[in-house]
Amino acid sequence: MSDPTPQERLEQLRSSIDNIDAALIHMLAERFRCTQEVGLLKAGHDMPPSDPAREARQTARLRALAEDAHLDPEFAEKWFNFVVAEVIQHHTRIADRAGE
Ligand SMILES: C=C(O[C@@H]1C=C(C(=O)O)C=C[C@H]1O)C(=O)O
Repeated sequence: MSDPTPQERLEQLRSSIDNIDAALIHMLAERFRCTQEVGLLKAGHDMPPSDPAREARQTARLRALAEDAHLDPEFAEKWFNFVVAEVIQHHTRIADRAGE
């Protein structure tokens, strides 16, 4: 078979990107389902919404994984911080509601 034209290759690559983006959305949804449950657990047992020590361990772990995977560790850390900021907002909201 002949090589794909640039347009065909672009379409092949975009099709893979579509699959990857869909997987990321599903994985994020699953992660937020877990963190919502963590938020309820914390609110019910007087635990603070954030855990900086856990975040530091996770940041180090993700940076190492990113390096192994040839992904920019700075980007991996930025992504993690972005997600955690949202999670902590959710936890704070859950705790406020539980305390009302
Ligand atoms: C989910 C938790 O709550 C917060 C959110 C984290 C995360 O999204 O990875 C990590 C630590 C906490 O600041 C947790 O304590 O495990």
